[in-house]
Amino acid sequence: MRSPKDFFAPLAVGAPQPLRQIPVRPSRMIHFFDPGNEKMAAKIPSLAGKVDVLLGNLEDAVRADRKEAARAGLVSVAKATDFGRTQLWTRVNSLDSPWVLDDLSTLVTEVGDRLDVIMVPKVEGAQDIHYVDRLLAQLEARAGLTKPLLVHAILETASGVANVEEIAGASPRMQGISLGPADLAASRRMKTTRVGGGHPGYLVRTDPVGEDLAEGRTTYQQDLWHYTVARMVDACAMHGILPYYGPFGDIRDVVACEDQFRNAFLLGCVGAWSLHPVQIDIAKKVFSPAPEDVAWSRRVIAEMGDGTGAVMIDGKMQDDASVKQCRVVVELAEELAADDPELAAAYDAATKEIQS
Ligand SMILES: CC(C)(COP(=O)(O)OP(=O)(O)OC[C@H]1O[C@@H](n2cnc3c(N)ncnc32)[C@H](O)[C@@H]1OP(=O)(O)O)[C@@H](O)C(=O)NCCC(=O)NCCSC(=O)C[C@H](O)C(=O)O
Ligand SMILES: [Mg+2]
Repeated sequence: MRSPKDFFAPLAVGAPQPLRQIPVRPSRMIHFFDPGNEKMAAKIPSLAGKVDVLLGNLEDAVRADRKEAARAGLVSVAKATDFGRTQLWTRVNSLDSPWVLDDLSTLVTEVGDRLDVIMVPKVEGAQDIHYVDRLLAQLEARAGLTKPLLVHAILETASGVANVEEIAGASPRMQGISLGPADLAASRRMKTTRVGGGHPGYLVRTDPVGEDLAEGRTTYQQDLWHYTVARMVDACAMHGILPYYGPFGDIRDVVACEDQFRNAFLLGCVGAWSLHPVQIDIAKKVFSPAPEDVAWSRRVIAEMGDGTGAVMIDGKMQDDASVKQCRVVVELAEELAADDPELAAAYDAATKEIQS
């Protein structure tokens, strides 16, 4: 572990100065595309400016014999596209794979100035982040980059979960962490076969009502990911970085996707992955605070004055702790609205309505 005194020192001569705070930019949906798939790549110019993050995926879901094509495709897309307000991220191959060294050296050298964040899969502990951190510093120095690349870890191994706090704090490059439920399920030897989402067999049942143990007992499906998401959120909050839910693989089931995303939002996540265009608007809706919640939060903040003491609003007690929650909602809403006039208008309309 680096001494706290050296934590913000560049790790290579000529590398850019590490950031002291993660830039606040909307990242409600991290939209995955395979840059070697011509049909998908052709859609990128029309998505740029409309989604918060476009991520050129080089890892799982890209066939082994298409890895080089995906990497080259991402270089072309990065050079040719005007991304506007949209961030460009990539997910490189895992650190034990034969491709990752070329992924990092090619991307940083050729399009390092276009990339914002590098997502690293299957992170097991701080040592994986330290390796990427030093290598990126060397590559940035050689490429003459002036802005440091940020790193995002996927939480998808049992050791990664056990070490999540040290991963979150491993480097000033750490931008955030996403849950990778499919690899995590395999790593934990869970008996699911899905990419995220729930499972009908993971449930609780009400007590028996009579002699017949099968009769009249309601079951409630439980969230398989609650523990991991909550732990990831705490680790990220502790280190001032951002937590995300990952993929929801049942593309057709837009209803359950919205539920899974909302659980993550309510627990503290700022976004989720979209794997298909149909999931983009779901993430945008879920990870933007609802206008009525923003209006209510503004009202609580206004009525609480300096934020101390206790007041009753519509029969509900408000105090220092509830006003802090309201500030979280309003700050996020205002950050998002600054980039989105439609959202800003919806927030203002709801605020006027609650005031009338
Ligand atoms: C899931 C898909 C394979 C589905 O693709 P397809 O069968 O082509 O779907 P559609 O026919 O409905 O597509 C309609 C059109 O939209 C384009 N399309 C599809 N997906 C995307 C996309 N992501 N971005 C841009 N455009 C997209 C299609 O080309 C069609 O175009 P057209 O014919 O011109 O109308 C596919 O969506 C897909 O591959 N998605 C990404 C999958 C992915 O990235 N997976 C990896 C992330 S999840 C993961 O890794 C697990 C995680 O790590 C963990 O461990 O949990
Ligand atoms: Mg994975």
